[in-house]
Amino acid sequence: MLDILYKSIKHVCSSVISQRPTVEQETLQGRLPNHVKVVEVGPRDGLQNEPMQVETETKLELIKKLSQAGLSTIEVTSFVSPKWVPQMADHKEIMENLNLDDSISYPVLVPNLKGLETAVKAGAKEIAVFGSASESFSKKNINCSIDESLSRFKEVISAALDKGIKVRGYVSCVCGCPYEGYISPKAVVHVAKVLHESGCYEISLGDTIGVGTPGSMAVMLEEVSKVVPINKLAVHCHDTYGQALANILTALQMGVSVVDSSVAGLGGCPYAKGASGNVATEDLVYMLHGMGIKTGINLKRLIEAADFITLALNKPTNSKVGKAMSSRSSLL
Ligand SMILES: CC(C)(COP(=O)([O-])OP(=O)([O-])OC[C@H]1O[C@@H](n2cnc3c(N)ncnc32)[C@H](O)[C@@H]1OP(=O)([O-])[O-])[C@@H](O)C(=O)NCCC(=O)NCCSC(=O)C[C@@](C)(O)CC(=O)[O-]
Repeated sequence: MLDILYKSIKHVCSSVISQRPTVEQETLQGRLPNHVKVVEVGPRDGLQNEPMQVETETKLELIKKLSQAGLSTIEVTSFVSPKWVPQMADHKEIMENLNLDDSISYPVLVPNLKGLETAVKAGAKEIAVFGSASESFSKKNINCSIDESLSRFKEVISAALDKGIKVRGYVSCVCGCPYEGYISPKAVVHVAKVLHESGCYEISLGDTIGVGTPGSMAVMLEEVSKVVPINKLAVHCHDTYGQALANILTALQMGVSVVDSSVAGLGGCPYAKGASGNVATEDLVYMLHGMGIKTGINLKRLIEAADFITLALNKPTNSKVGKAMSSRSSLL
């Protein structure tokens, strides 16, 4: 009985996705991008907060499954101190054993020159530096002030660019901070501007604790897009308050076309207690495809990747779409 119900829900969902857009949808699409680049952060942001050490083999298999699902950018690990984030201590093994595909970018997080050196030796071709719009979060996360971090990042970015390594920049706490609460868009503007001027090709704006709403997201984006072109901005929405998809839609309507997400909605930041995972990649892809926006991602294979990692972690998915469509849903 459950099986029949599950099959008919799946049938309805795929026929809804494949329906031609209505006139209203076409009008809406006029203001939306035709294609969205999805940056999969599951193997890094998704797993960094897991209390039990995840096997390196499991991480590599997850990355392989995400590649097979059509993700073109997969953030695979971080070259941070293993004392600070033990889960990422196998960064070298991850980089060295990746089944590289030339059409896929595999960025890694790097906080300083030491991290850059190790990442490059291990074969990284793209890195991401990560700053914060909140002074307190900067101190907790990377043990230095915002100004100190920005001058450190300038050195890292310059050294990376000299080696032909692409650099992405993150700004955390763009809609609020776990220690300070409200964060002014001006603080976000400052960090985003410096990272962009220092050579980051893209700035990902992180709602680290998922407190943003379409209202605060729009105000913040409006200000940041005055100093960094909107086509150089990405959004990185955690879903703690259930606002992630609404915030992403707001960003898309304002011209953003790069969105970070995490398979099965895994994750959280070790330095932002209580913050849940990123928006689930499955939920994001379902929404985008439903609006006629292309991603190059195969939702069925993505759900297989989500099933694989949730089974390995022995936890349910955080994705609504995953719950509705997963073959594991009838088992949970
Ligand atoms: C930045 C540091 C290293 C400063 O940490 P520190 O303690 O101030 O650094 P230090 O220079 O004094 O070094 C202390 C020790 O760390 C070592 N060390 C130093 N650097 C490295 C390195 N790169 N790789 C490996 N080891 C390193 C260094 O060698 C030394 O080792 P010891 O002599 O004690 O044996 C530390 O605070 C750190 O690693 N922080 C990382 C925190 C982190 O990874 N947070 C999560 C990612 S951010 C995030 O999730 C938000 C985001 C991006 O997703 C967006 C959003 O949602 O908002």
